[in-house]
Amino acid sequence: MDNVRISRVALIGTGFVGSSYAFALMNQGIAHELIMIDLNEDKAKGDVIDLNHGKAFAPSPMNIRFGTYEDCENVDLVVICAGANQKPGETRLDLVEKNLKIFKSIVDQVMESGFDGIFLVATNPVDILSYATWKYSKLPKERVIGSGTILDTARFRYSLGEYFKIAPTNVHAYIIGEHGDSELPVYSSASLGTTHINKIISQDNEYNKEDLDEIFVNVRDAAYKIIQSKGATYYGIAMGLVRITKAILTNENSILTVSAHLDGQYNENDVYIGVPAVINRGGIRNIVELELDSDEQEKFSHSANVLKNILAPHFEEVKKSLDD
Ligand SMILES: NC(=O)C1=CN([C@@H]2O[C@H](COP(=O)(O)OP(=O)(O)OC[C@H]3O[C@@H](n4cnc5c(N)ncnc54)[C@H](O)[C@@H]3O)[C@@H](O)[C@H]2O)C=CC1
Ligand SMILES: CC(=O)C(=O)O
Repeated sequence: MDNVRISRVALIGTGFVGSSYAFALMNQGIAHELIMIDLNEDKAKGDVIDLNHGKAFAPSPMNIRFGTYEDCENVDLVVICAGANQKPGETRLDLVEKNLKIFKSIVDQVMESGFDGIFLVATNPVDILSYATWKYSKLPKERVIGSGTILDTARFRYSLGEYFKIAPTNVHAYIIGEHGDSELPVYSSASLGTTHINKIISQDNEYNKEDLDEIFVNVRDAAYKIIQSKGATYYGIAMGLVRITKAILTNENSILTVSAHLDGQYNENDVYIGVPAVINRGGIRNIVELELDSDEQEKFSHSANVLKNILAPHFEEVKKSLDD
């Protein structure tokens, strides 16, 4: 008797990011079914055919098909990558008006299907749209997750790994805050294996704080460079979204930096923002509270305020929390 739980994912938005996610998901053999939905039906249908042609070489069978919002009723996870992306010179926050409108229509249609699973949001500005998805869907906050700073953290771990000549898998360091210009690195708890990075810097002349500052700036501004050179970024975020998908569908209890709703944690309230959180089959099990130093705490609060000021004109509750 096969008692394997069937896992179904619906992907909304099969552009650069969405189709890269589908490809990475198929290659990692994590889900049993992937339903692809897009306003541009031809694009989604073409992707389904193309992906299916690679199935003979996939590690395990995944049913991939075109779908509509009605198909969201029985899925475990809805991943949203739909909406406008940045043009060269635009910030993520510049996309807010356009993508909020698109999200109202998408989330309403998903909820009308009877969906009762987990949302994973990638569209930018991801912290704002995760908050909007939570409000529009009325699902518990644990079941609305934004990709947050998972990509920034991956870029950071890769760059630190190159600098210290250590595999990124052994670099333990987070980027937190807005997925955007006000994000910050958390050096106070960063380590290579179990050795604190600040200790390495103070003991080894080969490494210094100025280089670390430069590494962070390059991480923060990486998307601008990539967009300038090839128009969009998609492989890194696709891997990050699949990582979160795996943590959810296989009930991992893994710590990943995602956009989560803060409620009294880190001295901030009523905002979705990038923080480390334990992810499992229920979504966000809990947020991991970091012991930030005073400089990090100040930068984190600033980042939360940047997001709240963008949210406030659209969401009454946030407006009130700013007035208090
Ligand atoms: N969170 C992160 O770390 C990252 C987020 N992004 C964001 O992901 C989003 C998607 O980027 P790309 O894939 O490059 O854009 P894209 O333009 O290639 O794809 C967007 C897709 O959304 C579809 N779409 C638009 N409105 C829709 C609607 N109402 N219903 C269903 N589908 C709709 C379009 O037809 C298109 O296929 C952007 O907001 C981008 O900024 C991109 C990279 C990293
Ligand atoms: C586009 C974007 O958000 C990124 O690559 O970080």
